[in-house]
Amino acid sequence: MYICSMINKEIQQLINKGEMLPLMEEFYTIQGEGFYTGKAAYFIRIGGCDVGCHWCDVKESWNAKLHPPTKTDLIVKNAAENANTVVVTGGEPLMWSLDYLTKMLQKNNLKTHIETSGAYPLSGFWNWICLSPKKTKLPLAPIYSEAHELKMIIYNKNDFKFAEEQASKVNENCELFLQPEWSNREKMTPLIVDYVMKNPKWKISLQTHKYLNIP
Ligand SMILES: C[S@@+](CC[C@H](N)C(=O)[O-])C[C@H]1O[C@@H](n2cnc3c(N)ncnc32)[C@H](O)[C@@H]1O
Ligand SMILES: Nc1nc2[nH]cc(C(=O)O)c2c(=O)[nH]1
Ligand code: SF4
Ligand SMILES: [Mg+2]
Repeated sequence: MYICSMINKEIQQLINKGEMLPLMEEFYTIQGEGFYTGKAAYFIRIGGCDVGCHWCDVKESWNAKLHPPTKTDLIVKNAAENANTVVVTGGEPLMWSLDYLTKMLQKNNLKTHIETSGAYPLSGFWNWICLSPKKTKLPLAPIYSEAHELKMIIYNKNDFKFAEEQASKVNENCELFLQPEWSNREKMTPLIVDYVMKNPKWKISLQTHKYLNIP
């Protein structure tokens, strides 16, 4: 029991430093969404999220305790052997300190991209930040000026208004995307098409990996 709690404490300290992370899965695939759609990328999915989107397509990620603490050096090694671009996602990856992970990825000449709700403090060194705000836990203020891409999920008609509110907060160079919520895509996709033609500052983003049947 005593040894166990000593090991747990050490693991917790490594997690606090970002030298270990609760890894859910890692896979090499093609970015299916947003600005970099079509680009090969190595995905690192870190467990843990309490934002609570009822339509979340990775609910298995939510409980961080189900995902084993993994040495960040090992994650970096696997990524560097495979790809030139890494997408860090989750879960909500900003629940964890990502400075060490991204420093090591960039040291290995990998481009670092993140998918985040922005609900936790921004850490890490990023070549691309995709911010996807959620009503249940809004982004913290500092990330709006840092985001390269705003990707709003459209589940119902009210979400267009929320999308515009969030777009008013990002920087003027930020790329703007509307993405249909997957289970409601047949209903919402035509409305998004119409909206984008009327409001051409927006682009449509589809979850193309789901159409391609790839991870
Ligand atoms: C699973 S989340 C993980 C990263 C982070 N928690 C976030 O929400 O940005 C990755 C991306 O998938 C989007 N997403 C999640 N569930 C979706 C669904 N059912 N339909 C469309 N997009 C979805 C999120 O908005 C986010 O842009
Ligand atoms: N191919 C592919 N592209 C993605 N873009 C964002 C994803 C995510 O879950 O964060 C994702 C994903 O899970 N698969
Ligand atoms: S913030 Fe991201 S991971 Fe968390 S519930 Fe929402 S979509 Fe899922
Ligand atoms: Mg996904």
